[in-house]
Amino acid sequence: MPKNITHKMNYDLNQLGKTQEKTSTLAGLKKLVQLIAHEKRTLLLAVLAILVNSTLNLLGPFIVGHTIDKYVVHKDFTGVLHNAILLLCMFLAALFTSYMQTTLMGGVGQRMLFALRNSIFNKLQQLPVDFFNKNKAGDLISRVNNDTDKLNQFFSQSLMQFIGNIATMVGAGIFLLLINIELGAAALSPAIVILLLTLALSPWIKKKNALNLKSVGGMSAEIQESLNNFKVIIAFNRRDYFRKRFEIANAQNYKTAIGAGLANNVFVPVYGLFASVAQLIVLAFGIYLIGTGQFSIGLLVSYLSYATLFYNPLRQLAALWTNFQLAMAGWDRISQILSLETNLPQIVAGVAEPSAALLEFRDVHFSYDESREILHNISFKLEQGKTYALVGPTGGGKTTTASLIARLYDPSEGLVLLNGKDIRSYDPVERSQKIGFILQEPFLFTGTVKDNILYGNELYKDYTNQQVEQVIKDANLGTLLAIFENGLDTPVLSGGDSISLGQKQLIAFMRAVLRNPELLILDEATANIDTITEQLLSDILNKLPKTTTRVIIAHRLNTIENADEIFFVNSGEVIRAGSLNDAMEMLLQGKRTS
Ligand SMILES: Nc1ncnc2c1ncn2[C@@H]1O[C@H](COP(=O)(O)OP(=O)(O)OP(=O)(O)O)[C@@H](O)[C@H]1O
Repeated sequence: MPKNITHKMNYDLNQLGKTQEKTSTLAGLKKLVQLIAHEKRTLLLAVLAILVNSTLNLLGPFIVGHTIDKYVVHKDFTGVLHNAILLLCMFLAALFTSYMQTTLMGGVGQRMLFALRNSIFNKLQQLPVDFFNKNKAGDLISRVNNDTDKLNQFFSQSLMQFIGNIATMVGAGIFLLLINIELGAAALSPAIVILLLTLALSPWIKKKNALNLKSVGGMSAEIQESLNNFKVIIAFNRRDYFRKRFEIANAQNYKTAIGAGLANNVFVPVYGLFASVAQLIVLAFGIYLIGTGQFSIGLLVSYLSYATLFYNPLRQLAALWTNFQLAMAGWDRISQILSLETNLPQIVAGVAEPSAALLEFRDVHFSYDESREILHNISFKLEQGKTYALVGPTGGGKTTTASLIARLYDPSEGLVLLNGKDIRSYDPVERSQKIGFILQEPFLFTGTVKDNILYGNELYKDYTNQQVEQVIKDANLGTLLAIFENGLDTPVLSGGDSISLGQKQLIAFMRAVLRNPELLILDEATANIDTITEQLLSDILNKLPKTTTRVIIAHRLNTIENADEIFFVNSGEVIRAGSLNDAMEMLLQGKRTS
């Protein structure tokens, strides 16, 4: 049989960020615009509004110049009044178009934000445990919240201003060149220097912004870690340690924020300077042209306004460029998540082997990372209806073995078969129905005991309390439910301590048993439960349907007395221990016997 080797996927986002190829500005812009490309109608309307706005702004100076030369010089005040009213109407229309594009693009930005956050969250839901092992929740939260908002700001504020400013600049540039080509060329020459400077410095600006976003993510991760572990921090009086760590993360953020701020604003004064230089050129050259009779005062006034209309947007473009770089840096961090695929895909089902075993490990090797193999060439079979125990020293590989049984990970090499079929060919819903896993640290959601017991249970999800209580009684779980003061309505807080760890394990136990799995794995599921309740659990386990296979991981050997078979798991090997005494002997010796 060919060896079945799974290639590991790198899920460490920070490492991915380092190796990621640099995207060019144009490619980046294309990618960003694709995010809103489906809103063609709104975008078209917004572009139209902004173009009308720019045209109206561009016509203003022309009318002013014309009014001076035609009416002011000849003291025709009716003409001045007419043009003044015309200008007022134009400015009002410009105000309306500007308002329209802001509203339209605000909507586009918010819708994009909504859709993007949904897709990131959906992607996070699809990714395997390995991904969450390698990335800190705080950093992920920062990507979902903070980085997406950078994109929203770009779309709702900057993109249309960008287009409007470019249109105004192009229009003003054309007017400047049309009125007098030499004066126009002189007035525009400082702009070329600025553009070249901007292009040359933009990779540096993007890098500074990316560093800043990364440190915001790092700080968020730091906060999350200390909030998660606040009890340990207080118990061990390690407040200083965490305060220091936070100070370092905060200082890093401060440093990168200053760097980004400098990069983002370095252009602002330069733009101002160049705009003033252009005005000076126009003024000096224009006065000279008036002196030689080639220019009128009205034209010079228009000309100065066009020069302002050209340089003001250019100055704003500096700020918009920054927003764009920020959005690109944010998008890079978001697309790192979106480009990931689960390394646990469903494969096409082969023909099931006729097998007596419910589950089989065949030549399984496994490693969490390249550095160390945790399971070496493991083969065993679990038969239907039997009880198996996994025992062994701490860190021996019991939880890892159980995680592979439940397909939280795939073997690096070898096969896991469920009912004679590659476990990878099962639909996740079907697999999770067949295999119940009570984790070492049960995770509960904020809600009630009932919400938590019925989590992921389609069968009873619409049942009333009474019906659920009956189902619980029928499954011999009534005595466990009685332990909770307010029964099914007892409140549960996910992170807090409204209930004890033992009680959490009981809820996780009821949750798993009610799903009626074919294979039930209990990983240290009774470690925090008193002996009497433990006996209760043991009775319940014995009363499970005859066909249910049980895999029990336990340090306390009395909990596995009734096991049909005991496996000793140590140093990456899984060996049949024979009797309970043999297992005890192996544990005491801390080494394996064959
Ligand atoms: N997510 C992980 N990434 C890298 N190494 C891991 C990870 N989880 C476990 N390991 C390593 O794999 C080995 C086996 O761990 P495992 O949790 O399977 O042991 P165990 O027998 O269940 O221990 P315990 O009795 O303490 O629960 C240990 O050396 C551990 O350090």
